[in-house]
This record gives sequence, C-alpha cells and structure tokens, in this order.
Amino acid sequence: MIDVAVTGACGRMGSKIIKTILQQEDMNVVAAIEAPNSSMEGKDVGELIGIGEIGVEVTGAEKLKQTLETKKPDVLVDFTIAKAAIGTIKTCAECGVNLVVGTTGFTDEQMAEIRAAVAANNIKAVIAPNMAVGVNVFFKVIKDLAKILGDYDVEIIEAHHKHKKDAPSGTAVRAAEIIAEQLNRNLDEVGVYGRKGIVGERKADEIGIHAVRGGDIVGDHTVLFAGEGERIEIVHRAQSRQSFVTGVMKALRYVLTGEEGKISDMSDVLGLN
Ligand SMILES: NC(=O)c1ccc[n+]([C@@H]2O[C@H](COP(=O)([O-])OP(=O)(O)OC[C@H]3O[C@@H](n4cnc5c(N)ncnc54)[C@H](O)[C@@H]3O)[C@@H](O)[C@H]2O)c1
Ligand SMILES: O=C(O)C1=N[C@H](C(=O)O)CCC1
Repeated sequence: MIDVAVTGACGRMGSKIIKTILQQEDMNVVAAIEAPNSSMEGKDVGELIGIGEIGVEVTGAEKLKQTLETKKPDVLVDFTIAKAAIGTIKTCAECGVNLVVGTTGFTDEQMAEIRAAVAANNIKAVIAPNMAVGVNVFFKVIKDLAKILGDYDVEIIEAHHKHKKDAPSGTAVRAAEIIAEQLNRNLDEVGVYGRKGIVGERKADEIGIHAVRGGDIVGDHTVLFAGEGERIEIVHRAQSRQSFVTGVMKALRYVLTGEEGKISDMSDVLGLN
C-alpha cells in the first residue's frame, strides 16, 4: 500500500488527486495539507472536496513537519504554488519523504535548491511541469522535429484558465528548453516572451513564448515551426484535468522504484527516453 500525503489538497488538482487515489487499490490518503492557518484546517477533506467524509482532516502547512512525522507517508504530492512548494519540498527531504511535484513556476535558483535537497537527503522524486501522457509524447515529437526544422522560426503559444497564477506555463517553458537544447541555443538569450511596440524584424534564432489566459481553458499548447511558404503546428489540448491526474498515479507508482537522490521526470516514468 502506498501511503500518500497531498498538499494543495483542496485545490483544482489536489482535490482530483485525492478523489482518484481513493479509487486505487494500492494507495491510501494519509494526510491532506492546505495553506498555513487555513480555515479548512480540522475539517474532513472528503467533505470539503464533495465526496463525503473519508476520515482525513485537513492540516495546515505550518504543521507539515509534525504531520509527516505522525502520518509517515511514503510520498507527498504537491500541486500548490512555487513559493510554498519550495519549503514543502525541503521539509519532505529532511523528513525522508519521497516526492511527486507538479507545481510549476520555480526559478532556476529554486530548482537548484530542490535538486540539492533531494540529493543531500537521498529521497526519490518525480518533478514534471505536465504529467499528462500526451504532453510528454508531445515533448518527444517537438524534440525530434526541432532537429529537422532547425532553420524554421519557432513560436510557442499556450492558453490556460483565468485562475492560473504563473506565466508562461511550465509546459511551455519545458517545450522551449527542449527546442533550445536541440538547436544549441541559450534560452536566456533567445527567449522572447510576448512582443509589443516597434520591436524590429524577428531574429532567426528567437524562440517566441506567448501566454493566453481566459475562461476555463484546461491547458492548450502549440509549437509552431514557421518556414517559407509553409508552417507545421504541433498541438496538445488537455480537455480535462484528469489527463494530468492519470499521470500523477503513474508517477506515484514509479517514484518508489526510482533512484535515491535523483529527480526523475515523466519521460522516465513513461519510459520515453
Ligand atoms: N504538472 C502538471 O501536470 C500540472 C497540472 C495542473 C496544474 N499544475 C500546477 O499545479 C499548481 C496548482 O495548480 P491548481 O490549478 O491546482 O491550483 P489551485 O490554486 O487550484 O490549488 C493550489 C492549492 O494549494 C493550496 N496551498 C497554497 N499554499 C499552500 C501550502 N503552503 N501548503 C499546502 N497547500 C497550499 C491553495 O490553498 C490551493 O488549494 C500550479 O503550479 C499549476 O501550474 C501542474
Ligand atoms: O492549470 C494549470 O495551471 C496547469 N499548469 C501546468 C503548466 O504550468 O504547464 C500544466 C498545465 C495546466
């Protein structure tokens, strides 16, 4: 049995993750953590997410260490916000709790801190900006195409719901990183995040990354390779957050078999490497 703690428990992703874990024969929700001093603290998480009591009360993140020491989860799943997740990750590492992290918006410095904490404490981790199987196949397709279409202009467009707090999406950033690596470009130098004013002609090595926000869009990503007289567009559209949650279940089963001290991603989980 895999005992799972969920942070962001009542959020759009956390609530679906809890509901789906409860449908698995090999998993159990042992802790549900929400923002520090949350008004949801002490209430049954099942009632809060609309499935009736499940016997797990919400605890506040300010009590995370004692929650982990008491409940002893095998793994903690984090879908929160980067500024919160960095502390959660460090506490889990110190407590020897393995991680599945879907939160996006980490800076390069925060990712370096996360890698150091995972390595120093020899925990196992899966961290991925998008856990949908289809998106990780999309990543593989654009990696292969970038090699062939290196002299085409590359633009990435992502669209998400009006509640999303970070931009561009972690998925779009990962797509840009994959393409930049294939084309031997430094994303810090060639990335163009939106355009406004008399910006001049597009430079050949630019990688454009553009964020659209509105409505209840779950998550659309397009990579556009624009050439002379033609263009190729690779598109992924998430129609339901369940596509991400399906990947989370795969990551939860994979992480316990992973290498200690190493951060795996969904291409490892799915065997796409
Ligand atoms: N990797 C993927 O497949 C994937 C898919 C969807 C969303 N995401 C990412 O997951 C994150 C959350 O997305 P969402 O739509 O669920 O957001 P959301 O705002 O609906 O949920 C976040 C939850 O975290 C809670 N929270 C805030 N600080 C906390 C803390 N310190 N400890 C515990 N809980 C805390 C909030 O109260 C909220 O309930 C975002 O970064 C998003 O980009 C990743
Ligand atoms: O809804 C979100 O927020 C999503 N965030 C991830 C990202 O930033 O790429 C994955 C898609 C949905």
